[in-house]
Amino acid sequence: MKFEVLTIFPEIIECYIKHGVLGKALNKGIVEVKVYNLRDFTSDKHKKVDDYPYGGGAGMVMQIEPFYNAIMHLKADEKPRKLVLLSPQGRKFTQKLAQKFMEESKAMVLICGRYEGIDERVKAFVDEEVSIGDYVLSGGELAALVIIDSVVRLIPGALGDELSAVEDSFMKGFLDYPHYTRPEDFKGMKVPEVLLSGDHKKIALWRKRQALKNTLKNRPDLLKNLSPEDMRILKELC
Ligand SMILES: Nc1ncccc1[N+](=O)[O-]
Repeated sequence: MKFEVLTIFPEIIECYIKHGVLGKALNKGIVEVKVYNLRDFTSDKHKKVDDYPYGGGAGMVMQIEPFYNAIMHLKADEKPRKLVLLSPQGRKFTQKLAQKFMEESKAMVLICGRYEGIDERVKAFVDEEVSIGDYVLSGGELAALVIIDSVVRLIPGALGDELSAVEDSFMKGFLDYPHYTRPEDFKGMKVPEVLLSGDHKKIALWRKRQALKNTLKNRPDLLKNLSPEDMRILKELC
């Protein structure tokens, strides 16, 4: 899978992608990330990317021309790609959307705005507008990294088997269960007995109950399409 990122701060993206899961996936050749500096697609000597808003108002707006030039440059190879604009006005990014992007797109262009926003006409050249949350970031770069990280984790072979369970729980519609490791007793804070029992059936049930309990407490909005078994467990918790 290939990600092409349009930004005026390429170093934000380049720095992050060298580490962790993404670094391994890059080394394995499972994913490719190319970062393009929008300033390289300007036509003036000052490499200007923004200007004052028509109609007045605070701050600056990013101009359409660098985005247009960069998108046309990428499209010159006529390969299919999904163009995604990161913005607080976009549709909410979820684990399910990450799964959809991984399954449907061989290549994604992640378009990062800065300042008070970007010229509305840029949207004529994108496929989707996506938001990672209801808050305003200084730019789309962090959102682009969130999308890259969460999509790459879903690519077969990108992770060891042990980590895929985390995605599964979100995909099934509830939060993850609690995790513990050594020491067994830390200043009197003990690991739950059941996890030391070796009884995998009991452990699985305990984990499911804890996941549903956490979800009921912090994210009841996720509890929609539960299986009859999960519904039974949830009813016991209420
Ligand atoms: N929330 C955001 N704020 C600024 C830019 C992009 C954003 N987002 O969620 O994609």
